Amino acid sequence: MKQCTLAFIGGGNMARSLIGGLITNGFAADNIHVADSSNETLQTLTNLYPVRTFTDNTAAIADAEVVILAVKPQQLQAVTRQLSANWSKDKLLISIAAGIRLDDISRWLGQEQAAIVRAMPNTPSLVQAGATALCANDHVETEQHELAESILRAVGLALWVKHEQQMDAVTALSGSGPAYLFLVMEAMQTAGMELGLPEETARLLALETAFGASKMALESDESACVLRQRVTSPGGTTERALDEFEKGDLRGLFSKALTAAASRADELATQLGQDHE
Ligand SMILES: NC(=O)C1=CN([C@@H]2O[C@H](COP(=O)(O)OP(=O)(O)OC[C@H]3O[C@@H](n4cnc5c(N)ncnc54)[C@H](OP(=O)(O)O)[C@@H]3O)[C@@H](O)[C@H]2O)C=CC1
Ligand SMILES: O=C(O)[C@@H]1CCC=N1
Repeated sequence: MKQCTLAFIGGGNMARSLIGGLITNGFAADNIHVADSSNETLQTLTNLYPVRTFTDNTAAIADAEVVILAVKPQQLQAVTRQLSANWSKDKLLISIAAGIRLDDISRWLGQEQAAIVRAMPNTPSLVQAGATALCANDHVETEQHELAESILRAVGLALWVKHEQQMDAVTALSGSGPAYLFLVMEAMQTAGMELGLPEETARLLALETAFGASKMALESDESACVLRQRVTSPGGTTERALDEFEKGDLRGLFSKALTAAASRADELATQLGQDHE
């Protein structure tokens, strides 16, 4: 993949997933700078990958072409303001923070012309099975578009959304999505154990079923609905289970859950988009 110097500000959960996926895909660890306020976090990272670590955010971005802000939304304003003094307009900034808007980041950076991309990845990036949506401001050049996309494509699916507003829906669907599916796996494992299966048997069957269904849906020309119907023999076992899901309004629950997540992203943007110096 195309190499560049890439600086992560924040070396927590999501940065770790992206870094692991990038290195496995041939990105040179030496070209990855990671800054974090916690020495322990940096140590954990260097135990896993030979990246270059920094406790000074400014030093980490000095010769970086791309800077990925991977701190919590609550820390984004302070971190961006801190970087503003040493920002040069040839750099590309990628924020992966939930909610926080392009215009707010640009204002905190103090540079109206700064090239900024918002990306919403997810943790399966660690195993090259991530799903990321991106959107850019008007100052991102074609080459920078390609660079941002190539970084995220190295760890899975990467696609662009037209309107920044859609990033809240993306966050609710695929950003947070792995957690919903892990919950489903946990619930299936527990239910299997309640029916008498040993823990490890229930765990393996639940996980492999989730993996197999996902792989099959991705590789098939048929919709998930048709694939579901093929498992569901009339008068059989699946039908009984699906009836219970419909009675419990599983679809309605997903709709409510994703709406709540998207609203939280919007709430974060409103609350944290206020300036504090
Ligand atoms: N986790 C996920 O699945 C996803 C997360 N995101 C987004 O990614 C971002 C990071 O999330 P996540 O990785 O889960 O969070 P983490 O808390 O795991 O990582 C953030 C890291 O940044 C460090 N940090 C805090 N302040 C600073 C600072 N001033 N300078 C440098 N480093 C600092 C934190 O250290 P300390 O802990 O000591 O404060 C922590 O190690 C968030 O904005 C989130 O919205 C996006 C998609 C998916
Ligand atoms: O829970 C969160 O806020 C972050 C954003 C998407 C996934 N994790």
